[in-house]
This record gives sequence, C-alpha cells and structure tokens, in this order.
Amino acid sequence: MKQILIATKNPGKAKEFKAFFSDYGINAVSLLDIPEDIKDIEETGATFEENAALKAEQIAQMMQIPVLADDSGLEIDALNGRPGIFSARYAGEAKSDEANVEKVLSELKEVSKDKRTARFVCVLAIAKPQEETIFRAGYCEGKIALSPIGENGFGYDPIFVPNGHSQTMAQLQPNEKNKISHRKNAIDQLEEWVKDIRK
Ligand SMILES: O=c1nc[nH]c2c1ncn2[C@H]1C[C@H](O)[C@@H](COP(=O)(O)OP(=O)(O)OP(=O)(O)O)O1
Ligand SMILES: [Mg+2]
Repeated sequence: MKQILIATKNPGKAKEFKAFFSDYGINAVSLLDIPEDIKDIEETGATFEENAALKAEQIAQMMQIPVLADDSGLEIDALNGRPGIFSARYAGEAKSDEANVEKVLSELKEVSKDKRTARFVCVLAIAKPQEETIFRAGYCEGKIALSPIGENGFGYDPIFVPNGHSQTMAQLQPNEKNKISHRKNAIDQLEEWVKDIRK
C-alpha cells in the first residue's frame, strides 16, 4: 500500500489524516508511528504557511522522502484573530487542550453569543526533497460555545460550534467532523497530488 509521511506528533491530527487517506488507499504514517526519535521542530514562523513549511521541509530533508505537514489553529474575531498561530501553546508550553480552552473561555466571558464568531484554519505544506513546497489552505467557520461540551476530537473541538450545526465539533461523530472541517477543506484541494502518490 502507498504511504505518506505526515510531519505531526499530534495524535488527533494523525487519526484524521489516516481516515482521509485510507479513502484513497493510502497509508498515512505520522511521526508517532516511526521508530526514529525526531525532536520537535521549532515553530518560529509568523504565519501558518511558514510554520507548515518549517515542519514539512525539515522532516523531508531529514528523511529524504515527500512529507505533508499541517499547521492549524483557531482564529477568534473578538480576540483580533487570537490564538491563531499560537493556538497549541496559548496557555503555556505544556500544550494542554483543557488549559487552552479555559483561557479562551475566560477571555470571552463578557462577549455575547452573536459576537463569538471564529474559524478553524488549516494550512497544509507538501515538501519534496529538492522541490518547491506547495501549500493548500482550508477553513471552517463557526462560533465559540459558552462552555466545553463533547468527548470526540481534540484541541478546541469542545468549544467550537460549526455554522449550520447546533452541536460542538466534539459532539459530532468523527466522520461528521471529517466532512466539514478545515482539514478536510484543505485536503480536498490536494486531489492532483494524491493521484500522484498513488501512481
Ligand atoms: O481540528 C481541530 N480541532 C480542534 N483544535 C484544533 C484542530 N486543528 C487544530 N487545532 C488546534 C489544536 C492546537 O492547539 C493547534 C494546532 O497547533 P499545531 O502547531 O498546528 O499542531 P500541534 O503542535 O498540536 O502538532 P504538530 O505541530 O506536531 O502537528 O490548533
Ligand atoms: Mg505544533
């Protein structure tokens, strides 16, 4: 079976990529699945694109194979787009989903329901050794809930209600999330490239 290496150590992302790519008959392998002990890539970029490129290019260079990386996050309008590229470490270096969710909710305490608009952003970078990196972006618009609810997904899913839905991402079944998510919308633009790996 064809394989693609995903430059992520986030188990929630890894699971979603496995589901997306298995539909195409491709085995998505993450940094959690390989024996090499790859240290965390420092995300020093100023944009999702820069951070996705850092992850994809450094791992592609190390392994000498094509690599897909995902840099993603939550942009909240009432917080001028924060946490944005700082989503993973919003409440500190520990990268705790619960602490991040609590911090966002406390910052939005005074913000009324109709002003809690937000979007998930996903930028994918595909790096091949000695080739130019390509990028695809996907978005999912929604609102921030008043309190966390739901057990599925990861990250900010328990407080994100996608437009057109009354439940949070964490209440949706994984296959439902995977039809509407920012990650799905980014992956849908990779059709040509996916055909290329299957050759
Ligand atoms: O579908 C999602 N549902 C909920 N939350 C999400 C989602 N997608 C990204 N997020 C949040 C999680 C994390 O707080 C940040 C990503 O940060 P980001 O640096 O891209 O990933 P990461 O450090 O967790 O793993 P890695 O860099 O190894 O891929 O945005
Ligand atoms: Mg990261």
